[in-house]
Amino acid sequence: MVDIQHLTKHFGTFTAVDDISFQVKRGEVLGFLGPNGAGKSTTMKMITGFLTPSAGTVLVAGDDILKKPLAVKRRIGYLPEGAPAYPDMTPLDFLNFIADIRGLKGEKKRNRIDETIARVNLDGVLHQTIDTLSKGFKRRVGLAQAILHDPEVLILDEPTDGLDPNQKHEVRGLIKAMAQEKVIILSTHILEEVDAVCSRAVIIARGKILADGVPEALEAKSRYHNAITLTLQKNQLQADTVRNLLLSIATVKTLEPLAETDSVLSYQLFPKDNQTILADVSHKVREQQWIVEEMHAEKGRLDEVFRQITTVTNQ
Ligand SMILES: Nc1ncnc2c1ncn2[C@@H]1O[C@H](COP(=O)(O)OP(=O)(O)OP(=O)(O)O)[C@@H](O)[C@H]1O
Repeated sequence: MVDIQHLTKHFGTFTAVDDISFQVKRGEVLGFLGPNGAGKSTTMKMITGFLTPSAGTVLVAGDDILKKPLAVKRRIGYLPEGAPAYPDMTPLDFLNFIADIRGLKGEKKRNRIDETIARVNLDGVLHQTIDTLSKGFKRRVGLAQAILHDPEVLILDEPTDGLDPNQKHEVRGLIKAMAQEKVIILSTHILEEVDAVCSRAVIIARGKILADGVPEALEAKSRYHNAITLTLQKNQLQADTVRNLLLSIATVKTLEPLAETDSVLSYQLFPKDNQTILADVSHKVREQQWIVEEMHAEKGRLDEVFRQITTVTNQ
């Protein structure tokens, strides 16, 4: 549905987006991750036709944004960074205005406005000017204008930025509810958002794609993938002995103490070659008759992978 090839943007001598290519299918929620200034917004602006690329192509359902801008823009809903809207309009005025621009008329216009208001829960604030709304409601107004014409492709630039945890949860719920029938590309700094809503994550830094995969595959690159946190009751145990016994497990590569106090001994155990070590560690625990307070395996830490990937390029 969305096919990006060799997309590049120069601002003078500075290259903000550097030859990136990727495709997105219907039903996918693609999370665009990257540090500040990575080129996320610039890429989104080129996909939506707000900025002209220096090179490369954007095809949406086979149409080129440069050759058929109106056809492409009809298929796209766009929430720009900060969700700008006209502050002196009410949400209802604003949605009527957007509906007119989108060419909706008569009953269809009324139905789409009603459905959108219900979907993003704007009922309570329809007649209040937008500048008097809370951030959460302003964001909902932004989302409402993006989905008003029921587009097949949604481009959302930091849709949950600046929202409180409840509002974030709500907006993520909305995105998930729309995900099946659309292509959604969203940008975020928030790594938990990727786990919460995205079926795929693209990590971008300095205008280049550094990783592209399902969140689980990215987490698997973490050194915490399949690592185990083990916390034992101290009782009569000696820390040195416990450490040596844990390191004697054939599949355990290294160990990092998390806490060695009068009441607990707690360790992070890292596997050899990313293998699963839970069974071997459990076996050792039973054999030694240790009393376990906590034992769990990790999927991997996206934040660590993100830091690792994005800092390598900064060097
Ligand atoms: N119109 C412009 N003129 C000059 N430089 C620009 C322009 N727009 C963006 N840039 C630069 O391009 C780079 C990428 O910016 P962009 O806004 O795409 O990053 P981003 O990944 O969206 O960052 P953030 O997460 O902070 O929003 C930045 O260094 C920015 O300063």
